[in-house]
Amino acid sequence: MKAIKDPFNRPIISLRITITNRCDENCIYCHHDGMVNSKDEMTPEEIYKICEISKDLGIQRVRLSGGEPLIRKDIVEIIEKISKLNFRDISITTNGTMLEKYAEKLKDAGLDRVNVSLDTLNPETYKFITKRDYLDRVKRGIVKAVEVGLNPVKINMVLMKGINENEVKDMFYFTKEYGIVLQVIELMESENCDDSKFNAEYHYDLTSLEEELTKIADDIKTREFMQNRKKYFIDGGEIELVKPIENTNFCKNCTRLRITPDGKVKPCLLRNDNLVELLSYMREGADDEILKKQYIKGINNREPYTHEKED
Ligand SMILES: Nc1nc2c(ncn2[C@@H]2O[C@H](COP(=O)(O)OP(=O)(O)OP(=O)(O)O)[C@@H](O)[C@H]2O)c(=O)[nH]1
Ligand code: SF4
Ligand code: SF4
Repeated sequence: MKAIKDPFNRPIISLRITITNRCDENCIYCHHDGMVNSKDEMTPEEIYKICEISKDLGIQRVRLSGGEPLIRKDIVEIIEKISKLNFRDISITTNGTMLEKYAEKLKDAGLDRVNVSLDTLNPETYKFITKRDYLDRVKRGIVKAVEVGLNPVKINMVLMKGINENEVKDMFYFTKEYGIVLQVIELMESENCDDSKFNAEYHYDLTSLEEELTKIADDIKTREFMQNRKKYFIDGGEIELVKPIENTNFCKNCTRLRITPDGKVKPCLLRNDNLVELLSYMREGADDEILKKQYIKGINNREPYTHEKED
């Protein structure tokens, strides 16, 4: 089926499901992906059902995230089930602490690729950011993911003023060595946690980095259906900038819908005031038609978080 468009003419082609809020790290900037806390997680069957409906409604790509998705003991079973639906792409965003153990099993189960959150290669800075001493484990996990053929492997690096803003070069060399894509991410505020003080202290504007990369890149591409993000190809390596702040093109080209860990359709990462119930309907025995109506209600609630400014 052709992708459904939201009221702002954005086709909805990708789905991100937060399968848990639990995590084994405690990062200083964590907003648990914009979620309120929930202990009620969906079963593999329920996740499958949501994916089945999504496929019927034109979704092509599915990503599982958290919290930390690999903390779920049934993560391999979940991937096995979803992979039966033949999406174009199934991916996971993980902190990597358990990746060494799971990479091969996940690949065999049908996982295509993985994004690993890693902001620094400095052990002390890593401890400061995550409150854990897992850097070596994470690095081993990343190498393992490359070895078993998850492709591409990406590193998500959130830049923070006074913490790691000078480490992009080091991280780039590390990623280049292993054929990994480096995604450099601007620190974002979220609506449901009061982190404005934190943001004021640590927010680092990526504009100067963007200018520098534009000067030195051998080639630059734009990801049209992925928030118009820019990709910079440098000396055989690849850097992508995730720069949502004061960037109206970012939201204008957002094609991603989300599902919360308690099974609600979430139209935008940064909002919690327009969620639509899905799982509760499913648990009450609603048929596919009703579930699809709920899903489409979620799509219809979508609006760009950052609008273009009017003159
Ligand atoms: N504002 C905003 N930021 C997002 C969105 N999706 C991802 N991000 C940011 O991008 C980071 C990386 O997200 P991932 O889910 O790992 O992957 P991705 O980069 O979005 O997706 P791929 O490039 O397809 O792998 C997140 O931690 C967010 O900071 C979104 O829909 N809106
Ligand atoms: S690894 Fe992710 S979910 Fe876990 S604390 Fe850090 S940012 Fe939050
Ligand atoms: S902030 Fe909302 S609308 Fe903007 S890119 Fe993120 S999810 Fe999409």
